[in-house]
Amino acid sequence: MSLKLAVPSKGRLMEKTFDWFAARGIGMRRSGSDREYAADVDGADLELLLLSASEIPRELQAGRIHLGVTGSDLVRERIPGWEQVVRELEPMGFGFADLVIAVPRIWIDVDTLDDLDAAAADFRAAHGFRLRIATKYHRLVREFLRDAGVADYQLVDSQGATEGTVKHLTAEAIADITSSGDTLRANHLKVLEDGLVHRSQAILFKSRKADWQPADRAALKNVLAKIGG
Ligand SMILES: Nc1ncnc2c1ncn2[C@@H]1O[C@H](COP(=O)(O)OP(=O)(O)OP(=O)(O)O)[C@@H](O)[C@H]1O
Ligand SMILES: O=P(O)(O)OC[C@H]1O[C@H](OP(=O)(O)OP(=O)(O)O)[C@H](O)[C@@H]1O
Repeated sequence: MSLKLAVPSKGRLMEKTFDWFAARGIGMRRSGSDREYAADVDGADLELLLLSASEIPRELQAGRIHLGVTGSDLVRERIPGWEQVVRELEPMGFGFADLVIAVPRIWIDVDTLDDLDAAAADFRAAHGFRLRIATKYHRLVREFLRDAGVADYQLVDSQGATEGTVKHLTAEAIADITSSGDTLRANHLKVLEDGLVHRSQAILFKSRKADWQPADRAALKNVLAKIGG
């Protein structure tokens, strides 16, 4: 067995990935103890690996896996020039989340990126340093704001609980994933009207960097026949 597929190792993404493949005749299940990251597969000639969703882009890039399921946000963020490195085989229709720019709700005159740009210039003049945007999506946010013409800001790194940084005075604005919007609301933040950076979902990716032996190509063909790709 040589065709390697990595899927998220826990939580809803793992469950929904298993369900998605099961509905297409490829059975996946965790094996071993509850805590062991091992999995079995039937219905396809695959070696299944359970990996952290955020590490799957790196493994695709290194060519250590042939296929991987992860969020489109993570691939775009973590692989420079991602289109040269991976190919999107199938959007899977779950794991939906929007990467957005949000500001304090009390900033009543800031509703758009243009407003943010103006507020950032005012902020710098008033405080002597650039308005801080907390995020873990540095690449995506920098590209988005560059294209939008917003320049007078700095990114501060936040690897979790990003919505809390405004309250804790370590940032003035944030860029993070939202799905229900509950976390933003609870932290008195609002999304800018044109502040959608990326609409993410789980995607089955193919590595262009992996070693594709004839047997791997044949195995992929069989998988694609089942999933209708
Ligand atoms: N409500 C949500 N909150 C966070 N991520 C979400 C949400 N909905 C979908 N996602 C997606 O799930 C993926 C992240 O999954 P997860 O948090 O399991 O990854 P991870 O960072 O690898 O976790 P860990 O490092 O703890 O194993 C991203 O692609 C993200 O867009
Ligand atoms: O719009 P909502 O439905 O409220 O979901 C969005 C929240 O969920 C995620 O956090 P998660 O709990 O995964 O932890 P994190 O802060 O470590 O990312 C994300 O970072 C947001 O904080």
